[in-house]
Amino acid sequence: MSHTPARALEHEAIPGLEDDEVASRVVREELKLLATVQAALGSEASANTAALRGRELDDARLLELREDVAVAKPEDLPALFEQMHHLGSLRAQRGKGVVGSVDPKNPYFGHLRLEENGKRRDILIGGKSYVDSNSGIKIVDWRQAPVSRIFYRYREDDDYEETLGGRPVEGVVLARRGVAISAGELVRVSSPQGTFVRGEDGRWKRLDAFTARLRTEARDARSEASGAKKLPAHAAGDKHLPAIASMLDAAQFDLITRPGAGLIAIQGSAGSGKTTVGLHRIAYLAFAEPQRFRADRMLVVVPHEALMHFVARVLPSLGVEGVPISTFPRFARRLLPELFPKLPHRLHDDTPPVVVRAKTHSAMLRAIHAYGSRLNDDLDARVAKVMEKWPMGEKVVTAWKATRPSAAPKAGPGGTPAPGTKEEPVADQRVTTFAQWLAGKRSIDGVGLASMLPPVTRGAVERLGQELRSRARSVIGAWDEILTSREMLGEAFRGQKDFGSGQLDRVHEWCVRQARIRAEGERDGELEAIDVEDIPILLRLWQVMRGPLTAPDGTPIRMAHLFIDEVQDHSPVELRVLLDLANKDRSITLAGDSAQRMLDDDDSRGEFDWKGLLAEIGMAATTLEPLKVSYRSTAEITTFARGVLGPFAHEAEPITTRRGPDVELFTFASVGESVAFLADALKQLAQDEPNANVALVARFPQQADVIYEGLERAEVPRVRRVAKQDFSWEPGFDVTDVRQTKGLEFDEVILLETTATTYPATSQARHALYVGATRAAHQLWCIASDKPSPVVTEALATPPAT
Ligand SMILES: Nc1ncnc2c1ncn2[C@@H]1O[C@H](COP(=O)(O)OP(=O)(O)OP(=O)(O)O)[C@@H](O)[C@H]1O
Repeated sequence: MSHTPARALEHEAIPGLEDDEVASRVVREELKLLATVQAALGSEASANTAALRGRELDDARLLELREDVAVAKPEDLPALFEQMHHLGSLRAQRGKGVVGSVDPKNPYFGHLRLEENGKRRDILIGGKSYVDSNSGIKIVDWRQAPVSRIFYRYREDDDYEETLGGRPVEGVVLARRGVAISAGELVRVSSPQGTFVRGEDGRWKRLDAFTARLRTEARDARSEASGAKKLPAHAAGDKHLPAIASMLDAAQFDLITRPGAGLIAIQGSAGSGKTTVGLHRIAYLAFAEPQRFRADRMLVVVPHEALMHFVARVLPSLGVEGVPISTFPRFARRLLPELFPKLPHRLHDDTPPVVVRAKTHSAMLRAIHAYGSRLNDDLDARVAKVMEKWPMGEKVVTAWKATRPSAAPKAGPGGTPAPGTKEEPVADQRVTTFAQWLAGKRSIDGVGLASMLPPVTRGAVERLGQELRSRARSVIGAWDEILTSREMLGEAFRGQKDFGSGQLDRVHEWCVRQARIRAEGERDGELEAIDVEDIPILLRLWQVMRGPLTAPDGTPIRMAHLFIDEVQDHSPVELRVLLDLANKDRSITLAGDSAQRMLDDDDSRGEFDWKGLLAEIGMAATTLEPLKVSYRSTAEITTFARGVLGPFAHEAEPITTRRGPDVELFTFASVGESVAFLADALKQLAQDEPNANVALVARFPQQADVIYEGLERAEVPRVRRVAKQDFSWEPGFDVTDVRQTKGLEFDEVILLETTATTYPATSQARHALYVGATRAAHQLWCIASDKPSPVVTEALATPPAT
């Protein structure tokens, strides 16, 4: 690293800024300051070497002394202790001069020039503290040093009053700048006078003002640009979907007005109006056939609570009141206590990821359906066995078999018809028919009523009836049996490339242990609990063995219409449970986007595909042409998002309706630096546009925590940490993680920590980044406190389609 002496910079022209006096002054001052710091750190580094060498010698001598003490005579001890004490304080003294771990290549990211009582002083803000009184340099740690508060809380020219180290101080902020130093070179200065960056060729330039500034867009301007009518007045300043019936395009209208019966699947890239279409379809059906599509006989299922509240406000604005809206977990947990009163209420919070993957895998749905078919076979075998001893038995067996018309099954997907569908009736219904005969409520042709059987046979048949009944109804028993049988699991997962036998062993082990704890009540302090992923499995088993789910008041749930949004995030088991809530007309709307499927990094399940899913769940659907117009986001954001997906991009390039500011990437050398930059930008926005509501979206919640704490310290007004989709939609800044934002939209989005480590070029990271980026309607920033993700830099290199 070569340093330019500070004095040499005094009058030097700054290449590229020759005609910009203000910029030259600011950049020159910062270059000079950096040169001074580097010179000090350089000489300090050699002093450090000497100090460290001295410490090593002290340490060796101290060790020797300790050994001497161990064998010394009592009268020699005081002198030895004295020497040890002396050496100890010498050593501590040497330590004080050590630079510590300030990185000379990136020593600080902020610069404050303060004036207190007529005296000026420069304070630098960095990741580590460093003080050198000879050269007057002071670097303070952004997280701890009280003085860093001034950097985060005040702006240039502000008067400040703070209590620092217990004493009140007051003064004026003469200069307040953010700087980026990369590999020892100053590459950017942000100041109230402008943002100046150094290009690869060493020349500086002033950035256009807006690129480093967040701007909101008047929402009405958006629809004007798309050539559509203005948004209705009630939508202005409101983050909720407006009633856009007057703007729907032909493809959307066609989907909305399809005949009520049958399942339709709406596909389309992010922001193409899938949710809008699904909700308008509900409104259309309610209007077209009010008797059949009564509000309380329809159900909307969305991925999380924020979207629930959002839909709850949109539907009434479309003229439909009272449609139940839920998430899968919310819906399922309401039913559970009635259906399974003995099931533990506690949910595990430490379910191993491999178990989560297995329980949400399509193979689990196969396992359940295979169980249902086998149960029917077993019941057949039992009835045949008991009846073979009895002369009229054959007729009973024939009658019993007729309760299962698919004894020679029509091959469904995967060769097995799913129990609960027309081909395979549920076991409990068959047993009920049998029980009715036993109870004398119906007769079997050629056999008559069961009361006509000889007493011995009747006893055997009654015992059989009880046995069949308990087997056909024991859903919890079936659930245990499937998950604790290594053989059944192996059979269901056979041929699954994304699931090895070692992984299956781990799943089996966990399930056996949990079943044991449930049987024993407690084991080694562990209490009985179920995995949240067990809930859909139990509900699907119920449907397969016992028929329709029942509401808490005991009535079977049979919906006239179902709208399931963000289908790609439901497991096949969950989806199948939901689909079987529909009545025989199966009037269902599914909406989803394969590019928005969120998987964990270690989940190698591969890409979501509609055809595969519909085959897996054993339903035929009308899949229509994907929606092609990207209404939510500007051309700049849409192009960037498409670039982010790379090889996973949608086949058709979305059509965009308007332009906006460029997507920007800001790179910093530390989190502290990025927080300082963000705090400035957000404070400015809060001042310019008090109604702005910006989402700051990290990939992982822990990253959101760090940034949130930094922004709070910096006293950014109305900054909120949203961890449970509890968006308030109030003006302010919501710091959150990408999972919370599914299906939502914000005018401005700042993607946090878009670094190479957080977003490597994997499919999981690409999908997560796509979801985050497409939440933005108007402006999108990417912030990286380290090497930026190649996914981002490559996507930025693509110019937007005009
Ligand atoms: N025909 C249209 N004209 C104008 N704006 C529209 C139209 N259709 C939808 N929009 C707007 O586009 C935005 C995105 O719509 P919506 O949320 O329904 O999309 P989506 O496909 O469900 O998105 P995601 O996949 O991200 O959940 C909304 O602001 C909506 O009001």
